[in-house]
Amino acid sequence: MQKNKNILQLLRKVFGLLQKKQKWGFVLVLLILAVSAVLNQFTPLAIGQLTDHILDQPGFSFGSILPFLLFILVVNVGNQLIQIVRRLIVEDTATRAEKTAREKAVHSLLSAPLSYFRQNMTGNIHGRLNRSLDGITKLVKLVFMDFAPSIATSIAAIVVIFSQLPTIIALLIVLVIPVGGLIVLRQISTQKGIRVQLLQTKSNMDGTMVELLNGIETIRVYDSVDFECQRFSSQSERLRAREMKHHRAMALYDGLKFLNEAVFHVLVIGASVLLASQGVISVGTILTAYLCFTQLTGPLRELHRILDELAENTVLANEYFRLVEIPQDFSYLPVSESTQVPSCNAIEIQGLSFSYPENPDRIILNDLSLSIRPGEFVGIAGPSGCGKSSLIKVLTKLEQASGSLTVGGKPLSDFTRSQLADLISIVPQSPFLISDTIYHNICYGCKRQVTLEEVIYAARQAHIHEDIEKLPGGYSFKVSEAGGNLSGGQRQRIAIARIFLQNPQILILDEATSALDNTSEKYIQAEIEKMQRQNGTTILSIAHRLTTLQNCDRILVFDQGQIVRQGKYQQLIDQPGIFQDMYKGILK
Ligand SMILES: Nc1ncnc2c1ncn2[C@@H]1O[C@H](COP(=O)(O)OP(=O)(O)OP(=O)(O)O)[C@@H](O)[C@H]1O
Repeated sequence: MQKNKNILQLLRKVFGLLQKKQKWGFVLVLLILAVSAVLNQFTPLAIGQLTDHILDQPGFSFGSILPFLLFILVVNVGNQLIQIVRRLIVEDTATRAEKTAREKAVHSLLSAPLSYFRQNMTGNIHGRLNRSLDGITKLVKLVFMDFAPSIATSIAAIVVIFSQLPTIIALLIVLVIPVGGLIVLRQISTQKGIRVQLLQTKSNMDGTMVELLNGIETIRVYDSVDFECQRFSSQSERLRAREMKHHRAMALYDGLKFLNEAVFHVLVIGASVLLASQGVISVGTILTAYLCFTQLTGPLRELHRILDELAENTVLANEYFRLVEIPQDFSYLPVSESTQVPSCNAIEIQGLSFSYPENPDRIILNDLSLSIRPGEFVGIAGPSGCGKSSLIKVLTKLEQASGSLTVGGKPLSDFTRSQLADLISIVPQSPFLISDTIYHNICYGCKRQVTLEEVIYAARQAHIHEDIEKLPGGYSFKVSEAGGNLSGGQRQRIAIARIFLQNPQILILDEATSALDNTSEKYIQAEIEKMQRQNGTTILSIAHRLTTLQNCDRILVFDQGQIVRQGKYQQLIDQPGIFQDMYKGILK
């Protein structure tokens, strides 16, 4: 009962992916089906009539059967034309449903909490998404294109069977349905678990595959191709063994279904011949009974296949809705306060504590308090793993911390994602480049229209213009995935060029110049300081290369999630402590 309810709920959700026009299309398809199902039944009736009333007539001429043959031809051609129209409607519905489903899934994934991506491998998510989308499309097609016609044709066949044949033969014919149904139900229930396992194993392999492709250079340098192939091969073997187990079971059930049909086939022929020999039915009725049986077993076989595929695609569709129903990240939840963005860019932090949701016992930021003036240039230093990047994640609302954090007097929790994007720009440790032109990479995230001149100006400020000019196509040069055809320093400078275009009120630099040579770093540093002076930009800069922080108004020294010291660059170097140790290279 619960199972049926779940399937109905699932089908309702799939139906929800269709637009109004497609729902009407569904009604049209049902009408077409009803017509088609009736037309399908004319052939056995016509053949029975032909045998009993035409062939028996004295002085039979071939001309007298021509109208019958023409009728059968018209009925069959008409039926095929109807099928083509139905197919086009169904394909249109399925492709539209897939488009809607894909868009919803992409939106859901891009708004999911970051912890979801730490718990699920990229390839795994991608593999599951693609397979489950296939499942949704197939489910739509099965329900629209296959399921209803088979049901309609089976019902029409049953009506004809009971109206045209003696009850005993009719009952014998339709008994093939419940027996076959029981076999299919057993097949579905025993195979569900293994289907879920197969899906998981395939997704895990997708995850491993993408992980390997991302590490291709390391794999080559470490010469670990054989090792990785072996690792992959054992996963593949487990998958193969599971698939074979599934196929063996499926073959067994197919055999049982075939046996069921074969037994009833023989029973129907035997019983009708017996009745004809006793004069209860005519010879033509034997033929009609035989054709009615095949008329029923055709769609019935289809129904068995459909029910099985329905079960398989239900597993995929459930997976799809799990992806679509991932709760939104906290930062997309509606904000409670006014939508006004403050004009001031001061940052106030009081009693801020933070742990990653996967590991709540490990405190990363510990009761942090801090005031940053508007337009202040603050450096952040500290040993690796002390929580510098985590603080930036909290500030950019990527992670949620307890305590108070306000920007321009307004709590961070009251900022929408869009407002924050207008306010804060970040150059992260590993810049995100899209596989598009240099021009589009520099414009990335900019909501206003940007001219090529502006992009060139920003690129000059980021000391990358000359490099771009040397690339084939210049600003039209196509960046490959993750910026694979650019150097680390070029990738960083493209990300830096973005901030000059965006001119943010708050700028966060997380190891933004770590891959740059000294000349480029100094040049960019000067441009950033110019921007700060002109626009009053508040800047937070994390750097391991301490000289990067030389011109900061203040440097905060972090250790184990707390600020242990703060001051100017020279002051901190002169004082014994973490900063001095880092300066001397004692501490990393
Ligand atoms: N998702 C996570 N779950 C649990 N702990 C995490 C997670 N991500 C990072 N950490 C831990 O949080 C701590 C702080 O990490 P963070 O990246 O903020 O350090 P950092 O000071 O920026 O280091 P680095 O200078 O090396 O970049 C580290 O010890 C790290 O192991």
